[in-house]
Amino acid sequence: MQIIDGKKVSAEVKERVRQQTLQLKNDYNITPGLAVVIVGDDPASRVYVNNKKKACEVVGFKSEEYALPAKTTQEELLDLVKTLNTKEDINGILVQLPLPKHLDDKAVIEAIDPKKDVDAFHAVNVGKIMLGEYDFLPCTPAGVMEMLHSYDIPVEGKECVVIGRSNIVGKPMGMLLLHENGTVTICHSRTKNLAEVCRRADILVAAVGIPKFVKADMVKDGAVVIDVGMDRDENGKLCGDVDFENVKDKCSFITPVPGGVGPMTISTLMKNTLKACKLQNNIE
Ligand SMILES: Nc1nc2c(c(=O)[nH]1)N[C@@H](CN(C=O)c1ccc(C(=O)N[C@@H](CCC(=O)O)C(=O)O)cc1)CN2
Repeated sequence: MQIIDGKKVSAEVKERVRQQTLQLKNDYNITPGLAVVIVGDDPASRVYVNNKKKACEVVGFKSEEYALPAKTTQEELLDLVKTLNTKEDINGILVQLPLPKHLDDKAVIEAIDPKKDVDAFHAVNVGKIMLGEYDFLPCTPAGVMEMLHSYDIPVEGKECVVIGRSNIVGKPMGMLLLHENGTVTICHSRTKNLAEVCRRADILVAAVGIPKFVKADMVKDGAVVIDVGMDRDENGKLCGDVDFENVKDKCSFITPVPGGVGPMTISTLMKNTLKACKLQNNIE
């Protein structure tokens, strides 16, 4: 069994982005800019936003944080997004999810200029992904693919099972595996015989949001297990959707939590922001 080191792969991605950013500055005197919007005081979101700002520093981007109070209205948030759409020094806009319950996240995402939608959540970008003609890929699924590539794990012809059908992870994850010629099954709360379906997987991606949901008897010997979960166990300790200690010895590869998929989400965001900057400036 090999543990996939998301921190290491993420650092490699960020280093490549840093080099290209330097080049962009030298050749065109342009610095990519990312605006991160956070509404309310969810502690996990605060950690992720801080990590995103730190990553911007590492790769040499300009970053702007817009921290709004939990009572922010839909109109105020939409106004901010519209302003950011017009800011020339901002190439990427990211609204940290989840938003407080009174806000309509769909309307907010649709208000972002698709060219600045570095999360690739806008309907235009989702459609492009479906067609395989995209500018940006959603950060978590793209980060998973990057890890598979980095460890030379082939997808073509493999049975790929994704647990979870969210718009952010499950659905696009299935699509990216399909683009690489995997045979994809997406499971959800109504799936019958879930354990049996999971046991067919050569590549099993858990994105269900339930701590330690994937048990050893749901995993085929030699499977690649990717854990997208960001949960808390009974002691409040960060853990994933996979019962890591009991599953790991059955796998050929497994991602840990923390230190697996999470850091990849951030490095893909850096890649997307650089790409947005280049596209907006007509740079190859
Ligand atoms: N607008 C978005 N909102 C959210 C996204 C997203 O891609 N765009 N994804 C998740 C959260 N997320 C990114 O924002 C994210 C989750 C986890 C990590 C991460 O680095 N995790 C670390 C552990 C961090 C900790 O100590 O708590 C790890 O796994 O090692 C980064 C980003 C929901 N919202």
